[in-house]
Amino acid sequence: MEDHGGEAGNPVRTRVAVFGAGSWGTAFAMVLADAGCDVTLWGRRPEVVDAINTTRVNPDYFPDFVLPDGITATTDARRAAAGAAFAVLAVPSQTLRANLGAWTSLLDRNTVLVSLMKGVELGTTLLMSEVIAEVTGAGPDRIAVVSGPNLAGELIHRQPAACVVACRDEAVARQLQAACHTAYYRPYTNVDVVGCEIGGAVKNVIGLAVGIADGLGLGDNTKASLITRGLAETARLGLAMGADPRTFAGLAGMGDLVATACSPLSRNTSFGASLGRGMTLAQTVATTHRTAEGVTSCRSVRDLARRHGVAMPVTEAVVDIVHGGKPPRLAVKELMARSAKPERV
Ligand SMILES: NC(=O)C1=CN([C@@H]2O[C@H](COP(=O)(O)OP(=O)(O)OC[C@H]3O[C@@H](n4cnc5c(N)ncnc54)[C@H](O)[C@@H]3O)[C@@H](O)[C@H]2O)C=CC1
Ligand SMILES: O=C(CO)COP(=O)(O)O
Repeated sequence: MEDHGGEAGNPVRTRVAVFGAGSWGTAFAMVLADAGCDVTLWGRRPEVVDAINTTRVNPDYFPDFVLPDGITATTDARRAAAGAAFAVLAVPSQTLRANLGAWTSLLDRNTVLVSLMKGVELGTTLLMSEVIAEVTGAGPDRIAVVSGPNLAGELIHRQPAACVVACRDEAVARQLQAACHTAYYRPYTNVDVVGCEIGGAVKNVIGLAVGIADGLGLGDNTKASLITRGLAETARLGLAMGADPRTFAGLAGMGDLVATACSPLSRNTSFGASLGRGMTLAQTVATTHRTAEGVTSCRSVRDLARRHGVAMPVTEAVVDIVHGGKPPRLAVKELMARSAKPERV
C-alpha cells in the first residue's frame, strides 16, 4: 500500500468506527486508514457497503476514487462499534439523535465520540456535542469534534489541508490528532469544543448568504463584506456561549468560512447561489442530493442567537430568504439600511 505518512506513533492499529458513508464519512475514513487506523465504515445502504467491500469504491459519492485497504464497510452498527477507540459520527445533524439512540448501547464505555457534523439541532438548539452528551451520557473527556476547512471533494484527492481536533481533555485531543495525522492532513488540537462547533455551524449559514449574493450577480466586495461581518456575528455568538475568541481566527472559524464561501464544492454556498438566481426553496431542495446543513441550521442558529441576546443580522436575513420567502434583493437592501455602527461592538 502507498505510504501516506501516518504518524509513526501509531504502531498498534487504532480501531475506529465511522458512522455515515456519505461524502465526509467516506473521505475521513480514508484519512484515518492512511494514518494507519483499522477503520470500519458503517453505512445504511447495503448496495453502497457491498460496493465498498468488493470494489473499494463508494459509487454514490466518489465513483472515481479507490479507497485504501484499511477500510471495511458494514451495515451492522454492532460490528462497527466493537472495540472502537473512536466512534466518528458523520450523519446529517438533524438525524444524529435518533441514530445515536440506536448505537449507544453498542459502544464501549471508553469509546470517544467524535463529531464531524456542522449543524445545530432544530428545536432544542443543542450543539452536536451536547446532543451526544445528552443521548449517551458521555462526559466531556469522551466527546470530541473535528472541524476546519475540509471540503471532502478536495480531501479525497489527498490535497493538503489542516483541521482542528477539539476535546475539553487535551490528552484525548492529542490521541485523536495522532489517529488522523497524515502527510496531507494536519490536525491541530484545541480544547474549545463550543467555539469549533459554532464556527462550523455558522459558516454554513454565512456560506448560504455568500452564495445568495453570488447568485444575484454581486461581486467580491459584497462577498468579502458578508464573510467578514458573518465572522463577526459568529464570534459574538461564540463569546456569549463561552467560546475562546481566538478560535474564530483559526481553522474552525475563518479557515472554514473562507473555504466554504469561496468554493464551488460547497453545498451550502451552491444552495444559496440557486436561491439567489431566483429558484425557490422547494426547487433547490429537489435538485440537491447532498446535505446542506445551513438550510435547517440557520433557524437553529437564529434561535440560539435570540436566546443569548446576540444580534446576527446576516443570519436573520438568511432565515428570512430561505424559510420566509423574502426576495434576496430586499434582504440585501435592508441589511445595507441598518443603522451605522462602530466596527467593534
Ligand atoms: N462533505 C464535506 O465536505 C464536509 C461535511 N461536513 C459535515 O459532515 C456531516 C455529514 O455530511 P456529508 O457526509 O457531507 O453529507 P452527505 O450528504 O454527503 O452524506 C450523508 C450521509 O448520511 C446518510 N444519511 C442521511 N440520512 C440519514 C439518516 N436519517 N440516518 C443515517 N444516515 C443518514 C446518507 O445516506 C449519507 O451516507 C454534515 O454535518 C456536514 O456539515 C463537515 C466537513 C466537510
Ligand atoms: O464543511 C465543509 C468544508 O469544511 C463543507 O461545506 P459544505 O457542507 O457547504 O459543502
